[in-house]
Amino acid sequence: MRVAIGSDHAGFALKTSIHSLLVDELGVEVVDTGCTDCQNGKSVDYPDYALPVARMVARGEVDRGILICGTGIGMSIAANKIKGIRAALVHDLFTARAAREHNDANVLALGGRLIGPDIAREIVRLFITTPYSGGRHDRRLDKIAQIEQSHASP
Ligand SMILES: O=C(CO)[C@H](O)[C@H](O)[C@H](O)COP(=O)(O)O
Repeated sequence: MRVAIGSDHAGFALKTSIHSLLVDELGVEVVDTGCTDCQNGKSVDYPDYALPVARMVARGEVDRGILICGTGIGMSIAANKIKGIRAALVHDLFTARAAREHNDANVLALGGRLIGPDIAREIVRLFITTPYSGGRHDRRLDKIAQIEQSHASP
């Protein structure tokens, strides 16, 4: 599996922690799109990091994406602007599992200022390993895809 990860300054420390989990424990190939120069607190803008990850997922260049900002809110809003992206903002294990089983979420958004590294790693583990359940959920995802097609403009 290939996973793209990105963060702003508020998510940089958690991105570093998650990177090692993905590579060393889960055997995932990671594409880190930055930020790379914000370890000393340099302030950057989260949409600049959401876009490349969301594009890579939408184009099928990676299987999933993980985005981290202070709350995860800005990253999830920005990623969900890209057609085909189902970004889920997750803070706990229940929604991590549901995001995959029910929503087939292809991008995970985390809040680096809200959750600690231990729970974040468990969330990421579930996001990577939990399959989509299909069945009745297909109907709902089809309807989301129809919204994308027919309501591109308000
Ligand atoms: O949480 C965020 C947006 O939803 C982002 O992480 C931003 O980092 C946050 O808004 C930045 O705040 P800062 O005071 O500029 O560090």
